[in-house]
Amino acid sequence: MNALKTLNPYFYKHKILLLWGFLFIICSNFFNIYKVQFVGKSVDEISKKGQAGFNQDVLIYVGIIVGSSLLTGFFTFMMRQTIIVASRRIEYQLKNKIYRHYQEMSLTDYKTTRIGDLMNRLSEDVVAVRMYLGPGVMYIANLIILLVITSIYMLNTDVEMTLWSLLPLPILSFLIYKVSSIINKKSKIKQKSQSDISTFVQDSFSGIRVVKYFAKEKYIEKSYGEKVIDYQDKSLDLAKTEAYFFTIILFVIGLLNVAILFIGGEKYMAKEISVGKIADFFLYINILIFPFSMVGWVTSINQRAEASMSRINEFLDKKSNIINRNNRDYEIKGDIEFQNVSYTYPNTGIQALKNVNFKLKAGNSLAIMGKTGSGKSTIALLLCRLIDPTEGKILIDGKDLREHNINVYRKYIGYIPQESYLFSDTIATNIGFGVDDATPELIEEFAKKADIHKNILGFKEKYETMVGERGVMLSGGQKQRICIARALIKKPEILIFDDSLSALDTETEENILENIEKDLKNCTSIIITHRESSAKNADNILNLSSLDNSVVA
Ligand SMILES: Nc1ncnc2c1ncn2[C@@H]1O[C@H](COP(=O)(O)OP(=O)(O)OP(=O)(O)O)[C@@H](O)[C@H]1O
Repeated sequence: MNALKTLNPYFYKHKILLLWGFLFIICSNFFNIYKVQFVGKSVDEISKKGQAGFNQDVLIYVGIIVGSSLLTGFFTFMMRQTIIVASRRIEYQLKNKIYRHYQEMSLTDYKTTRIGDLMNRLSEDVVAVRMYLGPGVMYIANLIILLVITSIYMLNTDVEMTLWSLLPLPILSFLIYKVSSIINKKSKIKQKSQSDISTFVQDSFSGIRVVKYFAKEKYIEKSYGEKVIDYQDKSLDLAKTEAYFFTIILFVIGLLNVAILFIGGEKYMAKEISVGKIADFFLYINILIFPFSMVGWVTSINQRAEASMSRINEFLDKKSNIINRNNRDYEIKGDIEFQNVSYTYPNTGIQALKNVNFKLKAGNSLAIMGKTGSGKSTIALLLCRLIDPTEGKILIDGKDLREHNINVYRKYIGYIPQESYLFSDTIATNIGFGVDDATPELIEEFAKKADIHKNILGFKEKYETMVGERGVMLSGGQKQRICIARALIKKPEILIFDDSLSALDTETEENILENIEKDLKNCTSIIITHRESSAKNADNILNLSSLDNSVVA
């Protein structure tokens, strides 16, 4: 239970709600048990007096039974409203904490963690923990309180019958625990089979052009069919085990009822107990059966929650290697200097850069050229401080980039990545993404600069056109130009084009460069490119293919 201890501060934070919850559990159980004795009294009254037994006393008993039942229902509702609500609030806070941690992770952490794993922390693992926080805590507290109250009433009625009735219940809990553990294992296997199907479907639809082009529809259909059969087998296997759950409960109920009938019958014949008291025992046992079954189920839930929480903790304990040590606010001019910068990717051990040196004054431009894999994009990542150099220093305005306030610094950076990524949202939102108060006029101004305005007017919804999965399919060049507008609208002091004109024809490229000439003059620009035409206007050229990447521009 060590990992689950990390949830204690959350419990403490919601202590008032939880305390109310426990109070409601006591009340609901009290009224649930309190009414039972009046059933027995009514039965005794009627069995003794026959028709005449339906007297005023019995009517009062019935009133008490109905009233107690209503109060039990009310307090059970309140119990859920407090404990389950607290568990939902904790789930919400935990999800936010994990998501915030995602945002703080460095790029290399993202590369070493699979997206599927990140998603699982937020969905499956948090749900498993919530099951412990909500139903787990509620059912255990409920059982303990119920057991105490019921035992007092049962012992008051008949000690021997109490012992015989309570004895098999822990065995029931153990059996249910065993079955629940098997159910958990099997549902995990079923879930995995289900996610295999989803991944396969997603993959085959994303690559539908390739599938059709190679005429591989039949092959894909066959593979899909095999996966569905596997899923069906796993689901049936799970369903068979689940069937044991209620079978065991019903079997134990049956056994206990026979035992009460047998022992109670003997005691009745020996005139030691009344029919009403036997009826009470039937009711007590039926009230206790469900919570005892839940103990087994809750134990297996708690084991799952423990495993999930330790996975979440392991992930939350991972500290990003991009640390911000500066919280001051200031302006960035845009002087850049690389001093003997080398970078090795930690996950592959590939040395992407070795001793890179260059100096660029604010307002100047530098074109970076070099063959594929020579480390051009790595320079862009270093400049955005998405990664830190393994050796050497990057100076911005004469100060080590690691000493700058990362949040301030990134406000002054405009980055157009090599792979144009747009969010599944409108074109306007995508262009205005980097600024807080992007007006339609501003968005249009920069769309014009990026030479995409005319294309946007051609779409039915214009700037409100959705892009991405649920929207229009944009060409590579259109996406690149939206990304250019998105970077320019920030009016950055340092602007980095990572091969971001590659999907454009030379005429469009020239148009854009002409449109943004003034913007480029106002900032330090770095143009990563394979084309001589894009590099020719830059003040300096750095060629990474030449001797050990060591060039001073
Ligand atoms: N995330 C990563 N993890 C591990 N190795 C990487 C990663 N990204 C790049 N590399 C490696 O680092 C080297 C430099 O890559 P980089 O993307 O900087 O080259 P590039 O010059 O921009 O290439 P291109 O012109 O093809 O875009 C390559 O050998 C590449 O395999």
